Amino acid sequence: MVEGVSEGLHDLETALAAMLEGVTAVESESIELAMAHGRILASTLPALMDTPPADNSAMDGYALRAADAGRTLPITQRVPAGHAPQPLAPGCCARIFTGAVLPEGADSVVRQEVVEETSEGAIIPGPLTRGNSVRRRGREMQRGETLLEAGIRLNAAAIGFLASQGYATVPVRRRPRVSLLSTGDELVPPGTPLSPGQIHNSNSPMLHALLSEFGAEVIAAHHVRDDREATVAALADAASISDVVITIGGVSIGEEDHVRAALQQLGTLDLWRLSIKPGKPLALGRIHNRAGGLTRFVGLAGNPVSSYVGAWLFLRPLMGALQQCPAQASLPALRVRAGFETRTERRANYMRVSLTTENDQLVAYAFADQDSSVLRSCVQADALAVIPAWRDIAQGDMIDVLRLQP
Ligand SMILES: Nc1nc2c(c(=O)[nH]1)N[C@H]1C(S)=C(S)[C@@H](COP(=O)(O)OP(=O)(O)OC[C@H]3O[C@@H](n4cnc5c(N)ncnc54)[C@H](O)[C@@H]3O)O[C@H]1N2
Ligand code: MOO
Repeated sequence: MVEGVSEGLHDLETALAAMLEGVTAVESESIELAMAHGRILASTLPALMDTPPADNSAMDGYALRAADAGRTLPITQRVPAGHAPQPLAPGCCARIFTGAVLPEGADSVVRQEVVEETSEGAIIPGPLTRGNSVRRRGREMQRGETLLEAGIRLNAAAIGFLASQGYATVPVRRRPRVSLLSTGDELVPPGTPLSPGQIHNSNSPMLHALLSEFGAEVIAAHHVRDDREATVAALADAASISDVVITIGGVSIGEEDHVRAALQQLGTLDLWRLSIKPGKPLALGRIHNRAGGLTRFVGLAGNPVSSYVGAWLFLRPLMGALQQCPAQASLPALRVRAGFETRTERRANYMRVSLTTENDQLVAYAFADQDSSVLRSCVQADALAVIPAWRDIAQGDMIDVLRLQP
C-alpha cells in the first residue's frame, strides 16, 4: 500500500474511512451488572417483567374505591410496602404507604395530609378521581417490550433500569485491547528528575486516560527508544497481543522518526499525513500479527496537543466501531458564535475552545496559545472549533464546534 500513499495531505473524512474500513466488533461477554458502568451493551434486551409489577401507592395515605370518597370509611387493614394486602371490601379503606401494593378492589389513594382519622374511621374528602396517586402495573415497562437497545453505553441510570428488571448480569462488548507505545529519547516518566534535554512523558498517561474513557483496555504501555530495530520489535510484540497498536510520536520526517519504516517492514502503511492542524503526521496502517491476522495501527503525532486531538478524532470512533457503539462514531456538533478571530491556511484547524452562554447564545472562546506543543490549551477545552482551510474568521461569525464528550 505504500506506493498508494500520496505525498499530498489527506482530509479527515478520507482518513477516518480508511481507518474504519473492515473493522468488526470485538466479542461480547457476560458481566455482573455492578461492573457494567460505561460498557457497551452487546444485545438488545427485553423487559423481563412489568414494572412496576403491581398497582401500588404513590403516597402515604389511604387506599379505597374512588366512588366511596366524600365520607368516613372504616379502616380494615394496614398495608406497608413489601407486604401482600387482603382484598378491600366496598365502603372500606386501607391504611397504605408509598410503594405498597394496592389491595384488590381499591382503585385510588388519598394522601394522609388531607385525611382525618377518628374512632369511626378515616374522613376521606371527595370527590376523587379514579386512579388518584396510584402507580399502575406496567406503567414504566411491559414484559417483552424492548428495554435497552444494543450499542448503548450503560450509564448509571441504565444500570439502575436493568436492576429494576432483575438483570444481575449483562452482555457487553469486551474492552478492545490496546497497546500504547511512546517514542522519543528525550522522554522520561513523571517522577524521574530531568537531565538536560529531557522532558516528561505526558502523552502516555494522557492517552491511557482517554482510551479508558473511550472503552478500551490499555494492556501494555511501553516506551520505545529512537531505534529502528527496537521499534520493529515493540510493534511486533504489541501486534500479537492487541486489537489496536497505538504509537505516539516518531511519525514525522526526521531521521529519528522510525515508526513508519518499522510499520512498513511489518505490515502496511495505509495512509499518512492529514490536512489538519494539529495532527498532520498521523499514520494509519496494519501489522501482520503472529496469529496470521492483521492488527490495526494508529500512529499519533507526538506533539502533546496533536496526540490529544488525534485521540478524540480517531481513537474515539475506532474504539466505538470495535464495540459497535454508534454514539461514538462522531463527536456531537454544535453551531456557535466565535468569540475570537483567526485565519487558517491549507490545513483545517481544530482549535481548543471553551463554551459559555451569552445573551442566550453559545459563544466559543479559543485559548490564546494554540501551538500544538501547549497542552495547557486542552485542559479547560470543552470543544474543538473546526475552522476549514483558507478561512478568515471574525468575532461573532458562526462556526462549528465538536463537543469533547467521551
Ligand atoms: N521538517 C518538519 N518537521 C516537522 C514537521 C514537518 O512537516 N516537517 N511536522 C511537525 C508537526 S506538524 C508535528 S505534529 C511534529 C510531529 O512529529 P512526530 O509525530 O514525529 O513526533 P516527535 O518528533 O516524536 O515529537 C514531536 C514533539 O512532541 C514531543 N513529544 C513526543 N512524544 C511525547 C510524549 N509522549 N510526551 C510529551 N511530549 C512528547 C517531542 O518531544 C517533540 O517536541 O513534527 C513537526 N516537525
Ligand atoms: O500537526 Mo502538528 O500537530 O501541527 O503540530
